[in-house]
Amino acid sequence: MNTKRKATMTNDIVKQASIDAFKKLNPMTMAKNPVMFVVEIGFIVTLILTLAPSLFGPGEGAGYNGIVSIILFITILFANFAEALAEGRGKAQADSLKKTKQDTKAKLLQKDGSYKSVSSTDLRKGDIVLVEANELIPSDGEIIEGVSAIDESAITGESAPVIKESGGDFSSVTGGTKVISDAIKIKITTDPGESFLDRMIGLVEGAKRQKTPNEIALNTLLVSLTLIFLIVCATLLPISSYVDAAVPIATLIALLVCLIPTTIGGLLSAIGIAGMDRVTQFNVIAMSGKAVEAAGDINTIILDKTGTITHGNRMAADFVAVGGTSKTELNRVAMETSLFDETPEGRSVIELARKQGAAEEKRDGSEGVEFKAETRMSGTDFATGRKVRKGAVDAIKEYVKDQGGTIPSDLDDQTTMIATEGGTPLAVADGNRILGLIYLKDTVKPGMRERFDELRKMGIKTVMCTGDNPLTAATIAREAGVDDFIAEAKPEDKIAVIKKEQAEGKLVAMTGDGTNDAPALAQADVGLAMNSGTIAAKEAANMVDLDSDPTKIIEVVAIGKQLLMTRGALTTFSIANDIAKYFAIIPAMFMLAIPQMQALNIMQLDSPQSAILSALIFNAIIIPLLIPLAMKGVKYIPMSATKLLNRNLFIYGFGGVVAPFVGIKIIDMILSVF
Ligand SMILES: Nc1ncnc2c1ncn2[C@@H]1O[C@H](COP(=O)(O)OP(=O)(O)OP(=O)(O)O)[C@@H](O)[C@H]1O
Ligand SMILES: [K+]
Ligand SMILES: [Mg+2]
Repeated sequence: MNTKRKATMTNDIVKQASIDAFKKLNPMTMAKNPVMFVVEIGFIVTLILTLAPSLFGPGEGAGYNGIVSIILFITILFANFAEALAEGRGKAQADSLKKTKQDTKAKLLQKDGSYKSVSSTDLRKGDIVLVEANELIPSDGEIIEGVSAIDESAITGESAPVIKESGGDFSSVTGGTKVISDAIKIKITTDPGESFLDRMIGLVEGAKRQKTPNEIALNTLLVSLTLIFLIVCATLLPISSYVDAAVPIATLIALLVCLIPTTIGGLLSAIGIAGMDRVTQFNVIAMSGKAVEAAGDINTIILDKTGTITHGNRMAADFVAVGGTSKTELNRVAMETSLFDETPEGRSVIELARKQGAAEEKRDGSEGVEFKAETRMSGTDFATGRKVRKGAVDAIKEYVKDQGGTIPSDLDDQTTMIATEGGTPLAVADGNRILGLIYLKDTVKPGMRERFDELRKMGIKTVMCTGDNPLTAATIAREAGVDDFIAEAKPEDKIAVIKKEQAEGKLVAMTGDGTNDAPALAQADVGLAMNSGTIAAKEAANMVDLDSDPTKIIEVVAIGKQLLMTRGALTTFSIANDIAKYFAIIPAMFMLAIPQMQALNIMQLDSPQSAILSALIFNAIIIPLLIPLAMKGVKYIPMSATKLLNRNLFIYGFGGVVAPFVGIKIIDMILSVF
């Protein structure tokens, strides 16, 4: 478990929240929360009745009205405090992030090839800067030249440096992190104020917090309930006058506030904010509350293989010649295919070929053919018209056949050998001849199997989706323990898989790191990008894991479920509570005028007035009592959804009915002493 970004409830946060609770009394702010807004209006009316008790005809005295007014005021403060407290934790995290954000000097590349020192705030998209050892990276960007160890602890809290290099899926760098070895050239990818750090600060500060569809739906329900009870209470006035048991206005307001769902109304936004906050504490940045909620309902998770399930530093480990080709020729051509290949795979091929005696030479007029996820090939076109390629075996076979070439008989056997060991075979072709294979090695990250078992227990299906061949995919899938896999997938295939699941009514999460994963990350309901991945992936996703641990999706799912459960549990509790309060107050209201109502005073409360005040006090203090639960969330135990629902309905529904009877009775006993 990750505790690096754990925010604690410091005195400062509590103090600030207490101040903010008063600031939020502003009716303009309160109006956004209709339930509590009704309480505020009730407070104002009872306050007026305290100053002018007989404004609306005879009623209770100023003293009683004053007490009701004070309790209502405290109720609002409690609700505001809950929200402010949840926001305060985010602000504290944002402050620590802001410390990371500092203006630095940057070496900006000029047209004439020289460098000019500028402030990091002057950098724009497309600028190219040079960053050397011990310098801070001035803004987000993509490495276009060089390899370097980078200290990202300012963002991730992880002290071990990470290797970043041009080409491939490990080329993105974040402003505010530090280069600790070598020099790199970076192409800036964001304009000022839009960097990853800026976005993170905005998110944790709650600046961009929008109500989720679920929250809006629940809010509508709460407003409807409030309206119904408003009508009920308003009609009580003429009815009570008719039976000669006129109910004082302050009592009617107290009844109304007890009946409307103030508990959930007061805690609703705190629950949402706290849910996003818990995700942040796991070093995952969620772009919206909606994404966190969606995570709670996920049925299927799609993961890419390289860099997600495996470490992703695919390195050339061996050359295997086929069809009688000499090892020397294969070495030479393998080298030639990678002369312009800036990916880690390409560079590792050059290194291995050089180690085995091949000479590296770039001939005049030759041109590189960049690796693309669509073609799954890379290579070199020489001025003489000769073309050399390396790539996924099926892609190269296709390429050679198109040119009328034949496939060496031992190619498939050798391919199978590499693939069954979990390696990635790349075929090497010179024109229409296949010369042999490059054995790319990669290893599964530790602990994968246990993590996937956990997902299975939650009822979630895992599917590995890779551009690699089916045999390699099968080996890695078996080793990692995923439920299913799809091999030789192009970017559009990854989207198709997600769309298919979504068409079956399932919610799909996708984790990935590559540019080729970006479209799928955007299509998924929850897209979790690795922080180590490319900018495109991070921009398409709605969550970024700063620790680049794909199995973190498990925590995110658990937090999402917890958020949905907490909201459901507290809504159930709140409404059950209100019903119970109804039975405590109604007899008290009519007791004086209609003695027969005494029979309904099942709770044997002291006096009608103390019954009403006890209910109102209970209604207020239940809010702060439930703040810890709202913030921490209801405990999530992996079990079936129906079982979980029944369990929660029992605890919070039954508990919600019983609690007020006990609470009100205790408060009534305390009040009767005075
Ligand atoms: N530099 C390269 N030159 C030629 N072919 C490559 C290169 N890198 C990868 N390939 C081939 O292309 C295939 C697809 O690679 P890519 O990196 O797109 O896979 P991917 O879909 O991202 O895999 P994963 O989903 O496992 O991360 C690889 O399996 C490999 O066969
Ligand atoms: K209430
Ligand atoms: Mg990939």
